[in-house]
Amino acid sequence: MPESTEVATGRPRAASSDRPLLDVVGVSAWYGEARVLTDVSLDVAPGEVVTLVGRNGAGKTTLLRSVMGLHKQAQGSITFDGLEVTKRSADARARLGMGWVPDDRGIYATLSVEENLLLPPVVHDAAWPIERVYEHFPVLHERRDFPGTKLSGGEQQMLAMARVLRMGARLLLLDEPSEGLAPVIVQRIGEIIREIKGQGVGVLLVEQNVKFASTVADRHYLLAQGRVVEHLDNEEFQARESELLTYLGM
Ligand SMILES: Nc1ncnc2c1ncn2[C@@H]1O[C@H](COP(=O)(O)OP(=O)(O)OP(=O)(O)O)[C@@H](O)[C@H]1O
Repeated sequence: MPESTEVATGRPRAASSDRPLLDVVGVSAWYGEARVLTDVSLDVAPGEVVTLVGRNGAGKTTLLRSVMGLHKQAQGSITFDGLEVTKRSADARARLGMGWVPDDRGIYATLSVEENLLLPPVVHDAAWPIERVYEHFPVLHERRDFPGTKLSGGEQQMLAMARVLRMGARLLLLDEPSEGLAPVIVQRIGEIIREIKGQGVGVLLVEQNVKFASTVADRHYLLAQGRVVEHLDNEEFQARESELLTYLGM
């Protein structure tokens, strides 16, 4: 587990990361006149799982969308694998290996599982061959001829994650992957996230489920009113679990 250290800027980051896969510096964002993110900085190393935790409305989804280039009213600097991407479109970021998994999972209902997997283009040479996808997501192999509509919520979540890995994502941006899923399925999603991490893929996930977050993540950023108010390694996060649950109103 990486330990937090202070760098020259005073910004905490993972001790293990020589060069972060994702480096977010001083990001602010607005909806019209309303400022919802203020000077947010964070980083994710390859093979590291980092969560954004916070109350409803804290700005987690907006931050994830800003990182992906989907929220336009934002400023600050976003670097992916050493390349400044701040001015690049979401499509261009996807081609570099940033994988967006929205909370509605974005599955094409009328297409089969396999068609959902194969339809998006391979955008990076880190792309997982379909065989590797099926090895890590056996349920998708079993259901490969099923239409999207026939999948459970958990299967849809797995398909959405598998699809971006097949495209070549080296960083997954996951918006509440555990939302609305039964505990046993959440557990399976957690296992898959750990497998993905083992493949060197970085993961930044928005998560309200503190227990789940503590089983998958290396580090956590606590967001309140659009600012990072705490940066915790997982050990500290687990030690303060009940306090965090109270704070988050759970
Ligand atoms: N389309 C929008 N137009 C105006 N304000 C918005 C819009 N979407 C979100 N907001 C506001 O921006 C703030 C941050 O919202 P955001 O969805 O990023 O928070 P969140 O932490 O992801 O919360 P939740 O878990 O409820 O989605 C909130 O005050 C929200 O009301």
